[in-house]
Amino acid sequence: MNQFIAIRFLDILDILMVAFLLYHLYMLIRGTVAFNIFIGLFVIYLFWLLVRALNMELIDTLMGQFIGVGVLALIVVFQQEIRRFLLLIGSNNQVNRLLGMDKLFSSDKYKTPSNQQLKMLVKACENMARTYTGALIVVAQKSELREFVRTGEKINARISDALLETIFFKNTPLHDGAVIILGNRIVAARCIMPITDKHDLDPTLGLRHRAALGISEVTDAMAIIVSEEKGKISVAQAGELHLNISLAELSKMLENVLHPSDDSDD
Ligand SMILES: Nc1ncnc2c1ncn2[C@@H]1O[C@H](COP(=O)(O)OP(=O)(O)OP(=O)(O)O)[C@@H](O)[C@H]1O
Repeated sequence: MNQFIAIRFLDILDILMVAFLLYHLYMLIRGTVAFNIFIGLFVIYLFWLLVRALNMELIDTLMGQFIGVGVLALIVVFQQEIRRFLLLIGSNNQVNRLLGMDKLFSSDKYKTPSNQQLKMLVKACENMARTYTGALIVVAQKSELREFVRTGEKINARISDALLETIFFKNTPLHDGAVIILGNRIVAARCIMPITDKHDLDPTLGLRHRAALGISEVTDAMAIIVSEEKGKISVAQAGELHLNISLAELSKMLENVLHPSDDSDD
């Protein structure tokens, strides 16, 4: 009896780790089709346990074949979610600092934007919101978003409010799609972002918001949306949408991801 109830410290750690994993898995897939797929698979698994318990051999053998390749099937079906989960761990600042990876892999190619450039970025958003000019600005962090830069037009210019407003000015060839900012440079415009598959979003939110949320789910980038319809600013980060934020909030969020320097060089 004593043997049965003996709980070691490692068992508690084990349970806590499983709870942590399940919680993050739930946070990643809630509101997406993956959640429904997960429920579907869970029901099939329960059904399989039932037919095994009842010794229904034929159906047990058939389902056993299916369950046998279950792990491979799970990797294929949840490819996006597994990618997002690994990204969550890999781009975690604390984990990177702990392993010293931030120093090993940090690229010196792109300089930190200056305080003044950050202000220009906020000012461009303010002006575009005021004039109901739609915009999608994706601010890269660790992931340099190369595969997405490739989908657009390379620019590689210093961040400036005038340039951002010109790019998103209605009917210009570059206004469609997203601008990507890397360090202190506007690296590309007219880039195509992945669309989120979340289906519990406000139905009034269109493709611009869905593309912003999509890129924030598959990378560590922060996406700023200026709504053409409402003239409001929103931000997508780590798979969460922060709607209708103030300029002060935008500034603070940008400061957190860009860590601007005081010098005003390019
Ligand atoms: N996959 C994509 N990647 C980048 N930009 C996109 C993508 N799909 C659509 N867009 C941009 O979103 C615009 C369409 O926005 P839509 O009106 O559907 O969005 P919305 O979220 O309702 O925003 P708004 O409030 O500005 O209307 C397109 O003109 C294009 O510039």
